[in-house]
Amino acid sequence: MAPTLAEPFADSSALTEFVINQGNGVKGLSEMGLKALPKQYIQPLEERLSMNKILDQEAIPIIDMSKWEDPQVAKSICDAASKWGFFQIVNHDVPVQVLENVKQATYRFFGLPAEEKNKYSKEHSPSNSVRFGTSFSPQAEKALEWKDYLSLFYVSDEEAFALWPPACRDQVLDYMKKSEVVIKQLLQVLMKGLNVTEIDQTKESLLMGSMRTNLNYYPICPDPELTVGVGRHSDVSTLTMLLQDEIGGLFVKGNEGDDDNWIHVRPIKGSLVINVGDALQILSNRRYRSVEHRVVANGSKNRISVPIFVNPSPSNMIGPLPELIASGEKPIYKQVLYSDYVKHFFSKAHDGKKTVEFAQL
Ligand SMILES: COc1cc(/C=C/C(=O)SCCNC(=O)CCNC(=O)[C@H](O)C(C)(C)COP(=O)(O)OP(=O)(O)OC[C@H]2O[C@@H](n3cnc4c(N)ncnc43)[C@H](O)[C@@H]2OP(=O)(O)O)ccc1O
Ligand SMILES: O=C(O)CCC(=O)C(=O)O
Ligand SMILES: [Fe+2]
Repeated sequence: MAPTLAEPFADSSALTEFVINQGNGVKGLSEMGLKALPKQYIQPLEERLSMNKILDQEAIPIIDMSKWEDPQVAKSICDAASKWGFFQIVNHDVPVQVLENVKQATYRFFGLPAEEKNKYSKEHSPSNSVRFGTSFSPQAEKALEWKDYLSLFYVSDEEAFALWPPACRDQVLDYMKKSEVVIKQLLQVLMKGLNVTEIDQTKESLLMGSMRTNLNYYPICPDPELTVGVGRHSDVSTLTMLLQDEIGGLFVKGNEGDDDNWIHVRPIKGSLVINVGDALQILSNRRYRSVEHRVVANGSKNRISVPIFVNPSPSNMIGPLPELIASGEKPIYKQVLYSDYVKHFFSKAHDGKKTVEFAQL
């Protein structure tokens, strides 16, 4: 039976049934026209972003990629990855039309009826490579997050044609393939910054042996101050390339000591946001830093974003690169199996940079 507006989700099992089991997601909740946020989404005070923690005058670096081989540009990329862990790129080689197409495809997928989207949920999906879900890790979270997502792990074109939703498949594949060129440019520069000049097959597998693209949908929220779109976390990728729309709402932790200050990632048309993930922090022995970020909920507009997580292969062991250790650096991390690292990340609620402790010596 459909929940009523008067007493929509007094007990949690009704909410779980509607949002998770029936595949309505938070988009379904938003479209019911709820006047108040269900209690399951109310985050503890310390997890909400208050205005006094926002640094209005700061911005993450914006880097023009048209001359990416220029030593000055290369230096800006390496400096940004060391100091901020985040930067935006403009004049890159991913065509604007490819970005527009993937945004439209995201709206098309989330616009499907719940029964259609639910065919890709953890319970119903024909493969672990395709997963429609909501929040981050609902079983592990004390308070849920106001976000639905579709996660697509790339294995091969054949598998994608057979298993990915036709509503977005071709556009995501195109976005992934066009982005690969830019990802390789960035990784080449970042490796050179560590005095690693050759990216052989083993290195390529470590740096970009697997890719996962998520389509994120953050619907209008009845009480955005009480909840989060995505809680504080760092990505477990090598690098993440994120396409966001014009709405805004992504915040990155400032780089001034331990202060709890946050910087808005201002949407710039045609730009892509790049961030260092935990895998690159570990491989670079913390020369490059994965930085905490979070997304706020919005009371008046739907928002989408499309991150491509560029990762090691699940079967790779990751640890500080041998070149760094050979040059005399003391290793900060041990060798861990990358798929164990990712499983550890998915088994806990978002908790800032806690995941990296899994690899700490
Ligand atoms: C969703 O909201 C998010 C997501 C993020 C993501 C940030 C990233 O950096 S994603 C990049 C992660 N790297 C990779 O995917 C590459 C390596 N992949 C692997 O090693 C494997 O594919 C695997 C992810 C470990 C899954 O292996 P598999 O053998 O299929 O294991 P399972 O038993 O199916 O899954 C283990 C555990 O993880 C949960 N899970 C799996 N995939 C996802 C997914 N795409 N999204 C969410 N959760 C996932 C799965 O439910 C299992 O948990 P159980 O409780 O069911 O045991 C950042 C911020 C966000 O808000
Ligand atoms: O939606 C965004 O802007 C960021 C999402 C994010 O951090 C993630 O999916 O890992
Ligand atoms: Fe993230």
